[in-house]
Amino acid sequence: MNVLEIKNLKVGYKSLIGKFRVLDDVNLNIEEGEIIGVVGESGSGKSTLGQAIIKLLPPNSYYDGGEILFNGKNIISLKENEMTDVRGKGIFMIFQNPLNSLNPVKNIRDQLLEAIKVKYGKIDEDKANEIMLDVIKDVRLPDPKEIIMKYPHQLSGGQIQRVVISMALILKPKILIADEPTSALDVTIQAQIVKLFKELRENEKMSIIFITHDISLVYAIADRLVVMYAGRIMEDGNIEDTIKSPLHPYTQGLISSIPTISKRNGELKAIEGSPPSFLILPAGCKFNPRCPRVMDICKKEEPKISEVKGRKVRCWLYG
Ligand SMILES: Nc1ncnc2c1ncn2[C@@H]1O[C@H](COP(=O)(O)OP(=O)(O)OP(=O)(O)O)[C@@H](O)[C@H]1O
Repeated sequence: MNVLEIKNLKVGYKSLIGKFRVLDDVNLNIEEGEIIGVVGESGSGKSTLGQAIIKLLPPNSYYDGGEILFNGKNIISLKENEMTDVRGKGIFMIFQNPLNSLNPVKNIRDQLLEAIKVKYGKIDEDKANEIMLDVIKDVRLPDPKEIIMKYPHQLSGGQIQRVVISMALILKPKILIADEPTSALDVTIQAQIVKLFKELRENEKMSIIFITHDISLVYAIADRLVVMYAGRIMEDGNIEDTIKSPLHPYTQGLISSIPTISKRNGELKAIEGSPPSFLILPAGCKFNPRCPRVMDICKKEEPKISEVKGRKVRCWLYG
């Protein structure tokens, strides 16, 4: 069963030099209990996609078309007061900059209490304290009783990240959007967070959209890999097949540029060039100027998504 259906989503930004569209023709369905890894180089539109889903885009952004269906309702046309019912228990986002998720003038205890009230309504204090200390321990924050009395500015980046993750553990949303949720964490704690996310999927049937640069991390957690480039989905398929035999030349490039122990003396190939500016996107396939397998048609016409062996790919090699 799909918990989220994104149809032909388009999102842009207004800047001093004009408007530019970032997300284009984004189609994505997410099933209950499914973990999706969204990868792509910096600037490919991953955070914009996450923020569009929870309707917390920056003020200079605009929806330019499409639908985001959650519980049968189009998020794009919901009013702000209707969105407050969706955010939290329905959809929760761990932002790339987790300070954005916390209130600077309230201590951690008060903020976790708010999340507990959103989830459980009225609740007695002992029970609330118990839930709070449990989640703080789950994310391996040291000295839970002391840490909850602190204010966000008194915590390190990694500690703030874990406080926000503990909010997600309290709220147990239907959909968790996690934008680089473990980037400031040590690998051992990263592994613990990945374990917690997997448990939430098992126990709560939570769906997770895991946004990251780190394909190895996605491989450890996701069922499906979604590859973005220049605001488009280039490939979308089950993680095992996509990592082992990527279809799109861009995905192939991303995967062969991952350093691994086995590649110590082997080839580590960077993708030549850099992603295009959204102000001057190339004609045709947006990856064509960097593509090792570019053909004439790639420079003229943008490919649509094709289905190949149950996977999706936007490339003329399969068109
Ligand atoms: N508030 C904004 N105003 C104007 N342009 C923006 C804004 N936020 C993002 N952009 C632009 O939108 C494009 C996509 O950015 P986005 O942050 O979604 O990419 P990303 O894939 O998440 O990148 P990263 O991996 O670096 O976080 C980039 O070109 C970025 O500069």
